[in-house]
Amino acid sequence: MISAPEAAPDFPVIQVRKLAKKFCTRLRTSLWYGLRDIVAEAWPWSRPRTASLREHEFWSLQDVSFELRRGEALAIVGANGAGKSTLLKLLNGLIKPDGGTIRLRGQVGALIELGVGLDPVLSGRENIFVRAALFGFSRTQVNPVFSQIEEFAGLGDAIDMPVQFYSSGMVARLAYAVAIHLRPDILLVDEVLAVGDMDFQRKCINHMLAYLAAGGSVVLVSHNPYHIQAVCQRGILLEHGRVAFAGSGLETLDRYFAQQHQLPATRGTGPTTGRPVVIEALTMTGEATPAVVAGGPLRLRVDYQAQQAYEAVGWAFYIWTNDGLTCITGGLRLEPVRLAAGQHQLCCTVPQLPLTAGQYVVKVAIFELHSQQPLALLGWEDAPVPLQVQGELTLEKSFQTMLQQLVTIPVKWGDEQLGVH
Ligand SMILES: Nc1ncnc2c1ncn2[C@@H]1O[C@H](COP(=O)(O)OP(=O)(O)OP(=O)(O)O)[C@@H](O)[C@H]1O
Repeated sequence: MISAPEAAPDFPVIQVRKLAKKFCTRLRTSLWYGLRDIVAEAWPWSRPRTASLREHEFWSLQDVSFELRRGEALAIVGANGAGKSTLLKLLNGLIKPDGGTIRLRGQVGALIELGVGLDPVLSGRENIFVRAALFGFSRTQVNPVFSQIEEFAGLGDAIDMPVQFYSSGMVARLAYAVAIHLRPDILLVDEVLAVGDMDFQRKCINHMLAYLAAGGSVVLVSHNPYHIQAVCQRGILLEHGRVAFAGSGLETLDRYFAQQHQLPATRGTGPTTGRPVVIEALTMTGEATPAVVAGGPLRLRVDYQAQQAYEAVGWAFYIWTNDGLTCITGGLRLEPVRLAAGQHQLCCTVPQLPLTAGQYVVKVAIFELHSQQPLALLGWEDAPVPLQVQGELTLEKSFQTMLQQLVTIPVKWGDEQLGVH
């Protein structure tokens, strides 16, 4: 790397105040408005163009404010079309705001639109020197770090091939490697990692963690909860161009998943209808505090309403990754339980929750033991319940996060028989 940004006093490197951007849905009208705006701007006494919408215009971003300091990473999450890329383009100066202000301190490295800033006719090698020159680095300055850039990109012989023949993953590799070696104080990353393979994604996440520790700042747009969880302490959720939530990275993910699953971001959910037994709520708490702590106890309580009694039921809970794609662990009770008619509860405790700090979701099933038929389900046909596991970010934990480890298994170190510790 040419050099990591120097750690500096604790002042915001990004200050965004009441940022607004509007777009036009019609290309011709948009060009016409653009022309009128340029002319209007030339007249010092003309009215500012920003306050209202003209025909066919809409707000892509409105009233967006936040700050970011050195060593901090901010996740920008939100549904498709929420305004995330627009925000990054405004931060990078690719487009002009229609309202509000942006103050940036330091050099910005941006990976926004794949391939932007790379010349397709030139080889990867030539592009590295051209990009570096644009950032004010001479050939002699780049030469000593060229091998690092080449190694990070991991393109092999393709480094001498024209960039137009690169796959999207190869373009991402080259763009990321060049951007991070040009000494940015602020790194803007928009979904670039999504096109990279797993090896590259892991490399980038590890790089971002080291870069943050060295005082750099990251703004990350991603739909990948693990990337956000691993890198971002802070987050904002955009909804129709407005900040719907701002908080820690995990809280923001919680809100985002709640929004995506359309359920309230609390522990509890609506009933499963159309079944003889209805799960009315699932509550999860630790013993000392309402928060569930990594390695600590987890108490689950299922409130159900049964139309009739059942003599032998089983029940199970399952903890999934927060994208709802992979089941991590759970508990299955196969000894018969009597389910009384009316409103009652099923409870259990996990004495030591083996999950690391992070965001998960929980699904529950109550089923008839004899027929194995489900009597009530929660989180399968409807939205699963979010579970936030908290934990101290000790050196060991942060290393675990870096590895994106989800589960901690109890280990007895050493071999007693051999007397090795
Ligand atoms: N140049 C443009 N002209 C007109 N509309 C635009 C332009 N760029 C973005 N938009 C619109 O602004 C809104 C926000 O788009 P943006 O690309 O910022 O969303 P996003 O949150 O990044 O979405 P995604 O998750 O799909 O990448 C969308 O309605 C989009 O159609």
